[in-house]
Amino acid sequence: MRLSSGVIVPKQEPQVEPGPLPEYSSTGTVTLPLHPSSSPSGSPLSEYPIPYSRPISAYAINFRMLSPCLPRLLARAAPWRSSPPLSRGVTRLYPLRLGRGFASTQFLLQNESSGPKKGLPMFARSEKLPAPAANKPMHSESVSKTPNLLGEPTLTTQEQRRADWGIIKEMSTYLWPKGNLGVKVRVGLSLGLLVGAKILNVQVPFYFKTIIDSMNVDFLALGGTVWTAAGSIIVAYGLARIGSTAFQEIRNAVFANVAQKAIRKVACNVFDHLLRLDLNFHLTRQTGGLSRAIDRGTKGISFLLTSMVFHIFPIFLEISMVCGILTYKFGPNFAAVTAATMLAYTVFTIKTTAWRTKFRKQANAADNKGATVAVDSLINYEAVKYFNNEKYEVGRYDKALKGYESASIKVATSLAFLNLGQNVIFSSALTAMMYLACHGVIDGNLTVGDLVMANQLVFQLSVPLNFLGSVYRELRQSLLDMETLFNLQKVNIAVKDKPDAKPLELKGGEIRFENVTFGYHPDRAILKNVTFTIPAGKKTAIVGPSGCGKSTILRLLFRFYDVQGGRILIDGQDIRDVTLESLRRSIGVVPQDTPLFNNTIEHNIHYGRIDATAEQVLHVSKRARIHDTISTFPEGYQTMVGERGMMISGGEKQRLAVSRLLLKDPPLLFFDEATSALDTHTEQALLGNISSILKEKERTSVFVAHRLRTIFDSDQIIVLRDGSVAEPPGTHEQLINSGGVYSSLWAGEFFFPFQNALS
Ligand SMILES: Nc1ncnc2c1ncn2[C@@H]1O[C@H](COP(=O)(O)OP(=O)(O)OP(=O)(O)O)[C@@H](O)[C@H]1O
Ligand SMILES: N[C@@H](CCC(=O)N[C@@H](CS)C(=O)NCC(=O)O)C(=O)O
Repeated sequence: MRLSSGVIVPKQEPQVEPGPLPEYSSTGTVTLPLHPSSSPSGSPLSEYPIPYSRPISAYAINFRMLSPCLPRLLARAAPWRSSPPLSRGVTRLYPLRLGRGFASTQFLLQNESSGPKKGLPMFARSEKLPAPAANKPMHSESVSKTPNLLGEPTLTTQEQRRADWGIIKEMSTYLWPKGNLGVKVRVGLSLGLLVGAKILNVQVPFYFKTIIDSMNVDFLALGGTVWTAAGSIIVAYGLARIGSTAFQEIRNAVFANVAQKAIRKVACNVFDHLLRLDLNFHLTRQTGGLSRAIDRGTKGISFLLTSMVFHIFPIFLEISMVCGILTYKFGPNFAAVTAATMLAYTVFTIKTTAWRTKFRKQANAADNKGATVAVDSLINYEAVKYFNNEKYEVGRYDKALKGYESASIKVATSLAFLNLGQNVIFSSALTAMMYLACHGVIDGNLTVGDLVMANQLVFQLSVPLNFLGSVYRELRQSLLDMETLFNLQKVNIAVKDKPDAKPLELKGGEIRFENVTFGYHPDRAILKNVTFTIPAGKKTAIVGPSGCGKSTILRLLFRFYDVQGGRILIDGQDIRDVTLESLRRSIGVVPQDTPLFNNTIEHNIHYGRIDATAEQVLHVSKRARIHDTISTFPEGYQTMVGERGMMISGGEKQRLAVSRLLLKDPPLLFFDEATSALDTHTEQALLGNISSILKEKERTSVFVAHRLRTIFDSDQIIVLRDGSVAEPPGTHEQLINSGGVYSSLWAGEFFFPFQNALS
């Protein structure tokens, strides 16, 4: 078993090509083999190509779904094939989890060379399926209700209706945005095209009637050709059909711009807001869940906008037109039958769909569970083997599958009931209509053409109505997803600029903690009335046992959190009075756990200052003593570091973090155990370099360290213990001579190195 670049490859399966997934394709086509009868819109395709144009992260692909039915069709088809390969050799995909509508779909990846039964499919480890609970609304106020099994809050019907209307109202601002004439013109044009398409559509039965009536003469006796009898009407019939479809398609094209703009705007607003939220918010959320909430919410917007404009509104328009025409042409009886039928059909569909939605939710939850179990087991393949727990894992997977099986059976049987009920209602209406029309023909009030026309007019309604239940269900789900998304935007930002905040004015860089009290939880203080000064331009070390609050000092200084008592001053300015931007620009951090992007080494160093030149990047990596190591990598600076830097060693990660900091070149520097993963030789060399840089520029620097050997040359050492400063700060010599806590820590480092390390 070998782990490489986020892909688990089983050792005993040589036919599975080992090696990394170096890059994921960002555009291409996935071809889905379909049975002709199951293709969307019934087109006789045996292969259904789906273009994708978003980056493929591991095994999630976002497709533009063409029909709300597509997910169901996709679930049936396996394997899918992708072109170009998603990564080296990976062209077959096995659907694992299917999203809805405009879907994000997750796969098992399979090498072209290895069949599904031959070996364990290659797995990308980066994108663990988020737990279902990840879809909870994030707003604390809105989560006041007990979440249900699926992690969704249970609101009362009234509250839900109010929330739904709120969202529809909010969305209408995207359809008719103030001061944006372009969008308004597009929406107006789409509506015009929609009405045009429907008018043409209802013309078709009229032409049909005229053609039938004109055929209903004795041609043998009267003579004449097709052209003289009905030529122009036949042409008009064809043109009306083509025109209706053309209008519909142009409308789709015109409206796509409006929907996509709205999606982009909302997604960007939410993303921007998420980046502003506090560390605390992010530490308590599953990142996968957040990105899924954005993903589903934005798909919800697309579905809501398009289904309103393309489905709901057109159906009502068409029903009203048909009722109007029937009343006008054949009298109120026909219209009454149609109106009553539509009402019964709609009520039956909505009620039945609402009832059966719970089965689909159960099936989805079981499906998610199954996928999570499968992915988790396969990602942790080594752990399964270490403890011989294959049977246990299969048992867990089977349990989830059993849940899915029983829920899916309920979905299928309730669908049969829904379809049957809809058909009974619709066919009864058509039969009644036929009876009335035949009566009319026998009475001589109607022609045979009229009979056909009435039938055709009503029959045409059956096409959009056949999906009413699905559209209703998707619409409700979209509203819930959007609620989650919009609630994210409402989460309050705890740490923000004061209205009159000024930029930080640095005059040397003295940092002072004055009677600072802070705790992450109200009942556990981490810092208790702490006071100390970090002098400008000097090297200060903070030492103390693990968990005493050393890193917390940095988080407070960086204003990830605000203090609960006392104040923090930089050059005499309370950090709460200065702008966050200027404060954070002035502080550079090498954190304990270096956050790296899943990108190249170069990108990660460059991140320190986006506008730095390639030479500057090279220069800082030399100073951070990482250049020589990078040069030994086959792909040099273009080496991918993997998710959170998993593909490079801890020491390399730390040196990357140092070079990134050197590129940022801030006046205040904070090193939190920055060299803990290095061997003594590299550590000494790197610390030497850092010291010379600090001396060159007279930077204020703070080193948090466990290994006292790395900081004994500091200008000042602060010893923390139990949330307080344990003894007056001083230099190494002063503290050793005073014989306090530091001197015993120092003694421990040499006489009981392990005990000290474990403290
Ligand atoms: N976000 C958080 N929420 C709740 N408690 C936290 C949070 N972050 C840290 N803590 C707790 O606060 C205490 C101080 O944490 P801190 O990271 O400042 O310790 P430290 O002195 O830097 O430890 P170490 O030397 O092990 O890195 C620890 O007990 C830790 O568990
Ligand atoms: N006539 C029904 C069903 C229409 C239908 O077949 N819908 C497709 C999706 S577009 C489907 O897969 N339905 C599965 C289901 O509802 O369980 C309705 O109005 O909802």
